[in-house]
Amino acid sequence: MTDPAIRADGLTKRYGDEVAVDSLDFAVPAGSVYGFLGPNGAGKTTTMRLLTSLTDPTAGSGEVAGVPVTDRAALTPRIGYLPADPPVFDELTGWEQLRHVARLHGLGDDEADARIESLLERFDLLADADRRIESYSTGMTKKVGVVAAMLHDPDVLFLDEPTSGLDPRAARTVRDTVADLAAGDATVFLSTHVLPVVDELADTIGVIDDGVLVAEGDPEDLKSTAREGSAADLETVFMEVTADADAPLPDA
Ligand SMILES: Nc1ncnc2c1ncn2[C@@H]1O[C@H](COP(=O)(O)OP(=O)(O)OP(=O)(O)O)[C@@H](O)[C@H]1O
Repeated sequence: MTDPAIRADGLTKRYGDEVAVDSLDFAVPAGSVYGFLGPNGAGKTTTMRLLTSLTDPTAGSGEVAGVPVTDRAALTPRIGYLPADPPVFDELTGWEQLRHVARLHGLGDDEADARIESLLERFDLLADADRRIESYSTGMTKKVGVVAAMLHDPDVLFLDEPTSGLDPRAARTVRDTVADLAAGDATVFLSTHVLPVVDELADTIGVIDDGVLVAEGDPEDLKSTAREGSAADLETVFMEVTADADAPLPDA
């Protein structure tokens, strides 16, 4: 059996007395899509920051593409990360921003230009590539972030809300791109509140609540564990597994 592309072993992050991520254990096979769900403040972003070496674990360990998550220098070339608000330089054009990202990854200019052109075309941004990002809409800036995350053809891609702010056509392109990547060898860790996106794309879904992984399984299996059985949708599963133990379930 091949090693998982992402592995968390007791991965924990505390901020003072607050436990943001509490002893997470999971493994994501290479070439699959892992949908990561959870209520606001559940620990999704912190988990992605741990797995992308942007913050160190307080306890436990993680490995991505066979590299310990504490080895930032070795990990960076192997991963791409789209944060919820992609970091961009407003004064650069879209093309310049992506050239800058490509150079950080050590791509040669010719190779970078070919990749940038093809990805911008896919995301329908080529005609605006020479405009400054300060003049872009939210969705256009998001597209730059999406392209930047996949520019160096990473083994593992972490996407935080990749379709938010995108029009339906662009959102479709992102979903198709994620499916294409996973149909190759890439692994995608996808965090979103848009449940139909996860339902469509994820091979496995993990639900985090209050820092704890409260449910995990393939979408159909998770639905069949809901109280109403296999007729349940993902929203019902989400409501059930993240319900406060003391609070009544909605419509219960
Ligand atoms: N730098 C920080 N310092 C202190 N507490 C933090 C820090 N970052 C996150 N937290 C806390 O950790 C918990 C998890 O936050 P996180 O941002 O990971 O949640 P999330 O699931 O991504 O939420 P959302 O869906 O709202 O984006 C929250 O209680 C948050 O307040």
